[in-house]
Parts: sequence; C-alpha cells; structure tokens
Amino acid sequence: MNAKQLAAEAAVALIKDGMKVGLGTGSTAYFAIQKIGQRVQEEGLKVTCIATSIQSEELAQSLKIPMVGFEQLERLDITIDGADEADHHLQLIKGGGGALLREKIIAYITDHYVTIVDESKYVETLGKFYLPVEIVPFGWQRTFDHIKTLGGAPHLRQRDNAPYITDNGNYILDCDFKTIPDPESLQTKLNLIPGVVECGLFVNKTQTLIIGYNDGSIKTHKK
Ligand SMILES: O=C(CO)[C@H](O)[C@H](O)COP(=O)(O)O
Repeated sequence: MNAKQLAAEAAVALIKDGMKVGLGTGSTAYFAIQKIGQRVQEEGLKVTCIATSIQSEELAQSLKIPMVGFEQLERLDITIDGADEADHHLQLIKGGGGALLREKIIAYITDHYVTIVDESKYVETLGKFYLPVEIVPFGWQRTFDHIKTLGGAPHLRQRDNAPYITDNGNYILDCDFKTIPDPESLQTKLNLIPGVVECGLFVNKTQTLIIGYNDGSIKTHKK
C-alpha cells in the first residue's frame, strides 16, 4: 500500500454508521472514496456523503456511495480531504486539483476535518507549492495585478492552451509567495481583493492530520 493510501484508509476507519461525510478531491482523497465505497458495499456502512468536486461525485456514485445535496444537510460529521502542503500547525495549502472553493465550503460546515497526505506534503513553512487562488474571469488581469502587489508572482493556470476553468466557471492563479509564514494574514488580504473568490489557504480547519510514510508507517497529529 502506498503512503497516500495508508493515510486515506486510516482516515476512513474514523467513519461510523450514520455519519454525514464530506468527500475530498485528488489522488489521496481518491483512495479514501474507494475505501468508503468498499465499506458501504462489504460492511453495509450507512453514510450520506457530499463531494467537493464533480470528479469525486462521479467516483462516489460509481461506487454506490449514497450522496445528498445541501438541502438535505446543514453540518457534516467528518470530511476527509488531501492537501498540497501541511505545516506543523496543521495549516494547509489546497487547490492543486482546482477544487479549493467547494473544498472550503465543505470544510466550513464540517465538525471533524481530517487531512490526509503523504510525507512529501508535510513542511516546516507553507509556500513552496504555488498558492492556488480562484478568481472570476471578469477583469482577471487586474486581479492578477492586485495579487502581485502582495508579493505573490501569479501564473494563470492553463489546460490545453486555454485558461483552466473550475467546477464553478472561474479561473485559478497559482501564486509563488516563496514562503508564507502567516497564512491567516495572507488569507485575509487575498480575500479582500475584488475578483478573488477564494484562496487555497485552509487556516485553523484541520483537527486531525494523518501522514502516510513510504516505509509503511503513519503518524497522526491532532489539534
Ligand atoms: O486541494 C486539492 C484539490 O483541489 C487536493 O486535495 C490537493 O491538490 C492534493 O491532491 P493530491 O492528493 O492529488 O496530491
């Protein structure tokens, strides 16, 4: 089992019958969704889930995981999601897979937010990974300029030689801040810029961080 799968399966062991569960996005969350599907089918685990992306929703449906919409839930008991970087204070950079807005909406209604990563994502200080910032397409060049004044070199994310479009119809700027010693302050500054929908900093959200190691071990950090 690889390090991502180890972390993912340890997280899925926290899910109990009757829970409302948020499903993350990305290659680590993929293993969690697979395992939830297995528990639903083999153990009869009773859960209702909501996904952080169209991709994860389709995967969950293919595994016959019961899905609900926001009209049927106000809070989630647990969400299991990956991250691009996690620091020692359990602050995160997310959005490498482009799902940061839905991921943050789900994080904010979750009682127990569990982040799953492999050892390569656990860092001293955030910022080596370019920070994804979701922005509206209208006037994006000026939003780009504003972000630049905060010290982050933005790059418009591309796919097939065109701007990458999120599930919400927006663009993403991947911003090189080099190092982010104060994620909370940067998040506030970014989210005040007109045109910014949300940034990929997840501050004080993770209660449990599960790290999978290549030697087959896992470590859990709790807040
Ligand atoms: O934030 C995300 C998607 O928007 C992912 O959680 C993040 O990119 C980690 O992905 P992976 O597990 O594939 O490394």
